[in-house]
Amino acid sequence: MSLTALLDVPAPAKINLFLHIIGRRDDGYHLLQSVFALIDWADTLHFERRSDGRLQRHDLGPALPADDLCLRAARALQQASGCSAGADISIDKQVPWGAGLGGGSSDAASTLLALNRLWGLHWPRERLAALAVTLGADVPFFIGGHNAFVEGIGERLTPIELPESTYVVVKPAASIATSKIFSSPLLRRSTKPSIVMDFLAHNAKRNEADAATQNGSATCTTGYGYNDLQAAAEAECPEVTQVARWLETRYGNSRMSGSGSAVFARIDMQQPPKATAQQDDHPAAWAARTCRSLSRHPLVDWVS
Ligand SMILES: C[C@](O)(CO)[C@H](O)COP(=O)(O)OP(=O)(O)OC[C@H]1O[C@@H](n2ccc(N)nc2=O)[C@H](O)[C@@H]1O
Ligand SMILES: Nc1ncnc2c1ncn2[C@@H]1O[C@H](COP(=O)(O)OP(=O)(O)OP(=O)(O)O)[C@@H](O)[C@H]1O
Repeated sequence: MSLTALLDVPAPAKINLFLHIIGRRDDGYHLLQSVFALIDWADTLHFERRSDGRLQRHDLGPALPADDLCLRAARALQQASGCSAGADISIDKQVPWGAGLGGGSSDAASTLLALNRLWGLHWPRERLAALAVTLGADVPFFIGGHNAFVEGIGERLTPIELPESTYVVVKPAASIATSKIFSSPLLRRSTKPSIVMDFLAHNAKRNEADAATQNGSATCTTGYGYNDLQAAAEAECPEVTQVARWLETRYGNSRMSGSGSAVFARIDMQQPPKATAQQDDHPAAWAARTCRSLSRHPLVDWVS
């Protein structure tokens, strides 16, 4: 049987619509409750099969760390499967890192999904997800393929449907290391656990409100819950506060994603922003982008 020798795959980013810390494991990892939503800001990864077993990365954009998450994912899959093939991996990096947008985690997940196909391994989703969590807490979500209510350290996923939304996502110049925020004394670590039904009921109310107003101009300003990492991130990185204020002035709402430094606002396409400032009225070093929500990961059907 001949195998595909070349593959191009997307690796979309996520935002955390809310992020609660409800406890801590003995190994120091925090127990979360969050809703992860896929957005259409994505890297593109190209894979070419090699028969000599070597794994070689080529950066098409900014240089990645020597031992980046793609190579770590590829190596982990090669070792766990005993596969003798290798790959040339080229990365067109578009999603900023150190942003809380899960870009590196998504690259790792797309690498596992692509090499599973390129190497003809036929691993099922559950087996890939078990390997994924060894690479990072966010990686299993991208293997899962659906927007999700997320628990545990990030590996317990309940797929949910989210309304179609548009977000402005802004990453300031500064990046944030996730581990620094999780070790901050300012971290809120004891939010009361909620259940997925609370979030779904909130969303249902929002949809009713949207449908009830003419031209759908009701706006969900604050959304559900909080990001328990935001106060610690703002103390660490004042630019997070600046971005949040900039978004609130224009769109009436803002929330940090993950451990920052990116902040997003949900925008109502029917209603013009509150301020008339041009969208590019921000420091040139900020990366700002209007993003659409994705209902599914583009590679969701690649595994069963
Ligand atoms: C904050 C989130 O972005 C939410 O989406 C993620 O939970 C972070 O996931 P990630 O970047 O894949 O994180 P990892 O690479 O696994 O962990 C980085 C560091 O963050 C801390 N960490 C991460 C996830 C978690 N649930 N508890 C933690 O305490 C740990 O100190 C860990 O050493
Ligand atoms: N392929 C990659 N793309 C981006 N960052 C990578 C990659 N491989 C390793 N990294 C390292 O991992 C760190 C975290 O990257 P990533 O983009 O996942 O973080 P993030 O945007 O903070 O998202 P999150 O914390 O939600 O996972 C970066 O600071 C970078 O040094």
